[in-house]
Amino acid sequence: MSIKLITSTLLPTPFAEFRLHGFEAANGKEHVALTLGDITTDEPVLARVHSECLTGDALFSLRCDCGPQLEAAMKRIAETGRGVILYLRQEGRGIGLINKIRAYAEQDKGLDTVEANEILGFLPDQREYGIAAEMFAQLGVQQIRLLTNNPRKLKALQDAGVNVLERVQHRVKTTAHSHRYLATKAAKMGHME
Ligand SMILES: Nc1nc2c(ncn2[C@@H]2O[C@H](COP(=O)(O)OP(=O)(O)OP(=O)(O)O)[C@@H](O)[C@H]2O)c(=O)[nH]1
Ligand SMILES: [Zn+2]
Repeated sequence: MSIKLITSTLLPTPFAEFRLHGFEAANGKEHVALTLGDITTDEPVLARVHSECLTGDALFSLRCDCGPQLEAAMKRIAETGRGVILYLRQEGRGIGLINKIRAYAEQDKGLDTVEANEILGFLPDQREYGIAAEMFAQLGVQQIRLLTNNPRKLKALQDAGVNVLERVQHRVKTTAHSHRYLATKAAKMGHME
């Protein structure tokens, strides 16, 4: 087992009172899950697998759509009364925070998000989803309806053994700043409408 559920607590938020579950991976990385309602029945669970984005999730960056996507997922799950968000600490599509800042600096000079990763010696997307499958299993989730526009994430989760019954579109508003980023993801990374 490469990840272990360590402890859980309540997490009141403006949207709902979630449960917060802390996981520790074999490599020492800490990840969390937010859950609402009974997610262990065989009824498909509305789920989001969110990748850490400190700038978007916590610092209100308009360069990407991560913060609004996280908030929208929490709201949708609150409205549904049942669901799960895995918050994976795979900052910068897996290259880490400092390297993401380097990649942003390259984008300031005119490169797009894919070219910036490549010039720094990384793949466009270095994330892995094996731990997500283990986290779902340990939370007792049997099958999910996945909130995403990313086909690679959908396939990677299915390949890792997650039973994804349906893909649910998860678009938020584009800003003047995030427009090019989202256009590049659609053109070069296959992101769906
Ligand atoms: N390397 C790099 N990472 C970025 C950049 N902008 C955002 N990220 C990271 O990208 C991740 C979010 O990935 P996205 O491709 O926006 O969305 P996704 O999670 O793959 O797809 P959705 O499920 O549709 O939201 C987070 O880890 C962000 O930190 C960038 O320009 N360069
Ligand atoms: Zn982001």
